[in-house]
Amino acid sequence: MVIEVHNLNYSFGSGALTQPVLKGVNITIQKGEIVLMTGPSGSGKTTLLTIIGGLRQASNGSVLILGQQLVNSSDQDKVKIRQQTGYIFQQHNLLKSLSALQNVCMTLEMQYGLTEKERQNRAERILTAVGLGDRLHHLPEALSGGQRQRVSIARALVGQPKIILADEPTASLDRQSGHDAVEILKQLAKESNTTILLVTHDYRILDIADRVVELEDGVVKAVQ
Ligand SMILES: Nc1ncnc2c1ncn2[C@@H]1O[C@H](COP(=O)(O)OP(=O)(O)OP(=O)(O)O)[C@@H](O)[C@H]1O
Repeated sequence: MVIEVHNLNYSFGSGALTQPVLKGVNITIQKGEIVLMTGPSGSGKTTLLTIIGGLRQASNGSVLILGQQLVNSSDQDKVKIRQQTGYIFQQHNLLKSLSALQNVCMTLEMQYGLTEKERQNRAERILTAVGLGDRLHHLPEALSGGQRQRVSIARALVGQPKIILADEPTASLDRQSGHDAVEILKQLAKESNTTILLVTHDYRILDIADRVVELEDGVVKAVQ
């Protein structure tokens, strides 16, 4: 299993203001599986995603990611998981002053001992794979919303992560661009056997999933 969460509880606040959000969450996801998570607004989807991605500390239950226990883990353990994870957010979070190619290359500067030429080649290859081979040197503002989100997909994939965590990646896109973007993501993830956990309200993309789950009342329920 790539992701194994057992009996995870998580609350915000303390004392009288404690707000329990996750109430005994269980979810297991296999290598190469694409799981979509839906659920009402405020049900804790983003909170769960950030715990699984080593971006938020859980102190209760068990969160095994790639065999690494993240509950009460050290910062170093969380960094190890982050290095093997690609993140895609609702807002693409691209740097405005950098080209598509430079935005994707940046991820590799932080993670690998590659030469600049190697970084560029890898980034070019992945941008071409997402259909942006002719937009390498465009700034984000010169790209459409769908193209920007494809740059962020390329950025998430370029480091060859074992896991992709995506939070509402199609929320700012029209139907066709949203579907195209996640279809490309699925295709590239399947080629490299990458596991995807994707949070969405967008029922139009449920068909890309191997499995759909719902987070409701603080627990995960199977949908199909
Ligand atoms: N940093 C925080 N401090 C306090 N409460 C928070 C914090 N982040 C989230 N919450 C609360 O926790 C609950 C779950 O939030 P979360 O963002 O995980 O939900 P979500 O299911 O992703 O919602 P949405 O679908 O609207 O994005 C909400 O009630 C929210 O107000």
